[in-house]
Amino acid sequence: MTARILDGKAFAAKLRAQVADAVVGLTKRGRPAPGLAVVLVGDDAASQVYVRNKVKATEGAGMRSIEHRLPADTTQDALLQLVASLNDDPTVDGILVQLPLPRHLDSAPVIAAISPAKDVDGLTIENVGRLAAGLPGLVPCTPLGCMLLLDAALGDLAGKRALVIGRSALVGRPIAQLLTQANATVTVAHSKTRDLAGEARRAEILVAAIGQADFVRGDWIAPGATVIDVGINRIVENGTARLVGDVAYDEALPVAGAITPVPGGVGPMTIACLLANTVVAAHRRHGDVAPRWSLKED
Ligand SMILES: Nc1nc(=O)c2c([nH]1)NC[C@@H]1CN(c3ccc(C(=O)N[C@@H](CCC(=O)O)C(=O)O)cc3)C=[N+]21
Repeated sequence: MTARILDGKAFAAKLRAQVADAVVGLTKRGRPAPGLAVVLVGDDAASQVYVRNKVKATEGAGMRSIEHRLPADTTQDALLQLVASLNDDPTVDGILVQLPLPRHLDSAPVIAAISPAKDVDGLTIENVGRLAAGLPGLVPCTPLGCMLLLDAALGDLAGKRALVIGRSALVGRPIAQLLTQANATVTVAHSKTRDLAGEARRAEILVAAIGQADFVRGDWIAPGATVIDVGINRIVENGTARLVGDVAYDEALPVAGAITPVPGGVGPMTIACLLANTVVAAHRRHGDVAPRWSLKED
């Protein structure tokens, strides 16, 4: 047996097409094209690449991209002022502050300053609380992308045993919330978990969000399990750099039922979900009913 490869690039293209349709729908009703503001502080090379990809995808979906590149020595006050001005800007529907920030800046107050209605990363306390309470809000992009992939791969998740490895605020925790909401039976594992391999072997759905290359081995995976690899790790092998996930992909492939590759899995979905969240935020701001996304075969 060999796993079905969940082609995140193709699924992301499908989602971006749905987003573009929704943008057309908005403009037909006389609404402005949704605007996404991305704030990048400093000159981290990897962040530059993400931001460039985001800008391209945003414009490709018929939306407006607003880019703010600030020098590495930007002050906390200047950043807070920029966020305040984006909150007040009626042409801005979504605000993303690229993380991590340079070390001299404190991200918590910056995130707290983002208007929850424009918080397309779903990181404000308001949106975190809404997700925990099962209320409508804005959901972090990577978790949303994982759920859309799982929905496309498996359909109904009710009663399925899911293991999430990792409990970060941006990924692990919100994925666990969403899986719980979808009626899966959810376990959250982390660095203190005993017998992680044993936990993994029981899982019909395995979400790896650890941040360590090839951490999950092939013999940890239950035959036929659906594996979502959230990790994006840059490794250097024989002098050449490449991206690998948190799952030992070649080992997992003959065991799993379905698996996301890295690159080309969750990463492209994250960016497509950022656009999707911006369109949802725009609909709500205008009092329109927000679209629902589905990547299931029709
Ligand atoms: N506030 C905030 N929200 C984020 O969502 C956020 C962030 N800050 N800071 C940085 C990380 C990283 N991130 C990625 C998104 C897509 C790819 C992606 O599409 N990767 C491609 C590979 C790209 C390449 O080749 O370098 C792939 O997996 O196929 C990667 C990384 C979002 N992040």
